[in-house]
Amino acid sequence: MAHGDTTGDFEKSPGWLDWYDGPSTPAFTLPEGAVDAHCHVFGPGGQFPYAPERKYTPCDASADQLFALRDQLGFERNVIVQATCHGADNRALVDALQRSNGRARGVATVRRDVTAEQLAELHAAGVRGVRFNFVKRLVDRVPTDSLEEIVAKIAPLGWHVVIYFEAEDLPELYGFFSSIPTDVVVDHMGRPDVTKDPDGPEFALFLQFMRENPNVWTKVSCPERLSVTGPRALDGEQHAYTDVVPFARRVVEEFPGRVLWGTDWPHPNLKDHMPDDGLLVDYIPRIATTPELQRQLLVENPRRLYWPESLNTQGA
Ligand SMILES: O=C(O)c1cc(C(=O)O)oc(=O)c1
Repeated sequence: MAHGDTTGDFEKSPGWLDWYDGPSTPAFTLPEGAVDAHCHVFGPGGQFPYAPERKYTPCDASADQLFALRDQLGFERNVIVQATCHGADNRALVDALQRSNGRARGVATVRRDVTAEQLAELHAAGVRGVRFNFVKRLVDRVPTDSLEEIVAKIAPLGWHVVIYFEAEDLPELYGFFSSIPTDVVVDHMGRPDVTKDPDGPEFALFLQFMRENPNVWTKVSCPERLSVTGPRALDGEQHAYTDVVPFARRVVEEFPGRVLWGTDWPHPNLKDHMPDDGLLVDYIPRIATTPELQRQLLVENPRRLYWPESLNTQGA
């Protein structure tokens, strides 16, 4: 559905697909306290301008719209991840965190010259991690050189590192990623090529990476991005993205205490369709097949990373 061609003074990238208005109410009832652990806010561009170095200009997707989606789908909380279209300008993210009444925490993008004072401000707003993007179409240069410097600054705050990369780049980056001393969260299972065998060497390397590095977690998210044969989460489809299921299910079953799930709303850069987020939620029980796995994936694991203080008090 179109949300207008302009966002503030910005014109959307050609062919941009807007997020899906009016998602269905999921058939799957989320466990109480469920966290959507990967979603974004875009602008609004008129208030929070997109970064000059961005690789795409999205449609606006405001904090209020995100919170409405949260309530409609049945999540209690969000983890909002800084999108590359905002570069290292975290103002839209911080604004959303501050208006969430404690129901959102964040992952920011910072530059190597970030000061302790700036980090303290981000922490007070609810930021608990920094994101590094190694997907070449999204950044001018991969952040290998700045990562170590930034990690030294954020580690004392107890923050973790989120990395986004593609499966074909893991062999080259394996040693570097293994050297990160903090917790590490890999976006979207390191983007496996799901036309390949889930038992084949490419995905085996990712599983080995998680096995050898007990500080590494992953988001078993974005089937809509990884899927090649679908079917798409549209028009009531209850078995969407069947080709991604064996990959995600494998990870959930081997590493039940180190997996997270998120909608990825508003789904930047999708090219051929925009999913109904209610049907995306209905995908969850196909990859986390028992109530216990679902509770770990959706409640316990995100709380351990983003609201650890809530685990110290009984029943919080
Ligand atoms: O694959 C993508 O295009 C994409 C982009 C971004 C971003 O621009 O931050 O975030 C994501 O999680 C996925």
